[in-house]
Amino acid sequence: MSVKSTLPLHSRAKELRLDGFSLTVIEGPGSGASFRAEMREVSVGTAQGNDLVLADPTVSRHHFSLSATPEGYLLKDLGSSNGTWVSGMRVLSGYVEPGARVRVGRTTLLVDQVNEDICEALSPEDGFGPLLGQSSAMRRIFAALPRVAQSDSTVLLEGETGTGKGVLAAAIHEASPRATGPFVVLDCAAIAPTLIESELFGHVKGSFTGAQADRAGAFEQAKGGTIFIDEIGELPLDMQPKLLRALEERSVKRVGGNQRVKLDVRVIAATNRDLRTEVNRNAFRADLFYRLNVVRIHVPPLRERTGDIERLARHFHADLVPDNPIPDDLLESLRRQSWPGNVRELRAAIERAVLFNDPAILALGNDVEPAPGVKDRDDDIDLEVPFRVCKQKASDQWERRYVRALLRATHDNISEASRRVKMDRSHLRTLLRKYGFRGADEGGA
Ligand SMILES: Nc1ncnc2c1ncn2[C@@H]1O[C@H](COP(=O)(O)OP(=O)(O)OP(=O)(O)O)[C@@H](O)[C@H]1O
Repeated sequence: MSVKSTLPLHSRAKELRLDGFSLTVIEGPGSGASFRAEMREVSVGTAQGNDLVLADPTVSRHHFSLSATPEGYLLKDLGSSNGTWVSGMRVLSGYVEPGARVRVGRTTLLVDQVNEDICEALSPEDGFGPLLGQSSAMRRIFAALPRVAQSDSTVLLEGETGTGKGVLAAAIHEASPRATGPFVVLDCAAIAPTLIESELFGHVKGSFTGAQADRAGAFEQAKGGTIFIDEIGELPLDMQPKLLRALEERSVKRVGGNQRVKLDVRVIAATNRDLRTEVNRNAFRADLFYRLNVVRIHVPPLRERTGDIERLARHFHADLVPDNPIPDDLLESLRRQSWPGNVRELRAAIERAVLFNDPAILALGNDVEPAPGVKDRDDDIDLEVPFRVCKQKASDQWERRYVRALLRATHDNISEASRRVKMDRSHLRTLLRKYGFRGADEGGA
């Protein structure tokens, strides 16, 4: 797949063009039906909300999705019951070529490239409110946000933990006509299932033990503003029809109350799961999913937009050390990590690097001093263990982190590593063995 050249705007592209594709049913019920993708992602299944709806009862409600990406056509099984098959292999997630035949249930579909490109606008900005990013993945989201913010549509944010869904929700609210109204956050994962109803909709005095006074729930508190329902995938099944009703009627009833109160509230929900998969396994109601899935924004993990690391790192570092730019070595070391905890983890790592001079993060040779007023950590000192043992343990831990940072900084090139820190090569080898590291490349010594 090619990403076609785009018009430069201040030296950056203003749109992303991806190879268009079509899906044609070549075997099974509905044979001959064809669907041409107009957006990046197409979902296929038997449920009505899919882009391509199949009539085959052996196909799952949300069976698979196919997306045009700069790397190729990405096929993802959405937790179907009998799998998505290409060339006799079951595929959970993988790239397929034009001409690929995808088998789902008793249906076979042909993936074909079409002449019309899929065109996506990219924002010329590398941020939206507090949300930063210069990757095309983020600028594509930024391009859509002004319109999303101006509308009152329900938004569903999807993405791994720490990708910035909370910041994004707040940014949408801030840019919306509701900005002067409240922004109320309710995290379904942080509330005991028995209390969720009262937290969402409020309660009247005496409706349950502990309900000592009438209390407004998050919906009522968000009146005139936005409610952000985080981790919506954790919402217990028995609560889902109640939330659906609140969304449809824009009204709530307090626990123990008998009146429904009409409310003007905008809803933004977030999840780190694919709710389509949850619908397939009956853990999430399909009707609620469709009601939430009006505007869907997928925030990609940081490892899929490594181009954002530098922008974010400079920002977080400048927050902590406004007078010094981030050291190049630190940046280099940050760029090479995979960040399973995404932006949250990146920020925490920079804080640790700056505050504690952590050599696992700080690449060698930078001279960031601990911030003034910051106390050294002593929570790893065990006074029950003899001094000598404790010191040896700490020294080993530090040595291991040092070697790890050195290997990262030199891309496992042992010759370069030993030159760089003026360590004898045989000693470095001893340390590699001691800590179980493998120097992949000797480099030109
Ligand atoms: N694009 C971004 N620009 C600036 N800061 C960001 C960005 N993305 C995330 N952050 C920062 O990373 C941290 C985590 O972000 P946030 O809480 O919004 O993630 P999340 O996706 O909602 O995580 P979770 O699913 O665990 O709730 C926040 O401190 C936020 O400031």
